[in-house]
Amino acid sequence: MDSRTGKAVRLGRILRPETGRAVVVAASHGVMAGPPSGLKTRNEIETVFAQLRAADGVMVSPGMIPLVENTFIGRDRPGFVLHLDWKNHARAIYTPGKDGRSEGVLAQLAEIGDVAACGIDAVMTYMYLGQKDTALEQAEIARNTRIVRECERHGIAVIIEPRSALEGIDPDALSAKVMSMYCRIAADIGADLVKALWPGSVEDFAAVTSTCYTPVLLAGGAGGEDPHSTLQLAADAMQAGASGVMFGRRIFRAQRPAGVLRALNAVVHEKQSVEQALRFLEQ
Ligand SMILES: O=C(CO)COP(=O)(O)O
Repeated sequence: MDSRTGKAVRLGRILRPETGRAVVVAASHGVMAGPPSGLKTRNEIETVFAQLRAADGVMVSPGMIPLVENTFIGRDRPGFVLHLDWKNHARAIYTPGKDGRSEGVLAQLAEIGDVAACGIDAVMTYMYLGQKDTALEQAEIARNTRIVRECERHGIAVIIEPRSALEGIDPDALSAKVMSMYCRIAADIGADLVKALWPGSVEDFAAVTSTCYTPVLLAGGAGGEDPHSTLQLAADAMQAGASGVMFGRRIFRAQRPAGVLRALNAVVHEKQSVEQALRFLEQ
């Protein structure tokens, strides 16, 4: 039995075979930052998740699984993505300005064998690079490599999001040069998908996607109040050669997540313009 088949089956539940693209919803923010606005209560979680049927994937934390498992059971359901690691991001929230950055201290939240048994299609892991302490950087490479090799054995897909430990400190942390290097490292370690932050322009993101042979999904960042800017960001990412988006707050904080999702599908899969897609927000 070849576990590559398992990986192809699972990856095919996320990247739509017809387009090779994906719109994934990230909903696991609580594990890093506490209750996220839009998903604070059980009621909010249930209300938002009931609107995510049209997503190609939805990312949750391990503890959320019993609460939302129905999202993933049945035909034509979103791919099941697990946020595999905690990172020391909460410090950045409760001590803003006091060296409150997430310099890449991470802990793995589940074993890959258990992930496979749970029916999960893909795991997402951060990969922090650029720490002053080279032991931390080395540990991050070793941790991500271990996850990728274990997922290969179990036929689970892996999404790596490379991040700079110098975000917010070094203005170059999100530059095309640094992002291209980090995304390519993620691909060369063996990620199936790379999730990347927006480096600031279509041109810079094109430099990232064109040098990363693994499909790149754009991460969203804060937002959600203005669906037009969400659609424009997705359109810019597609123009730059992305294979889709992996947005969280821009979807679950929206007034009607289902409408934003439908409109994002129009931009990402149907190549519709932002103006054309805007009509889906009303439907
Ligand atoms: O995947 C994500 C967080 O892990 C993306 O979330 P945001 O779009 O809210 O930044």
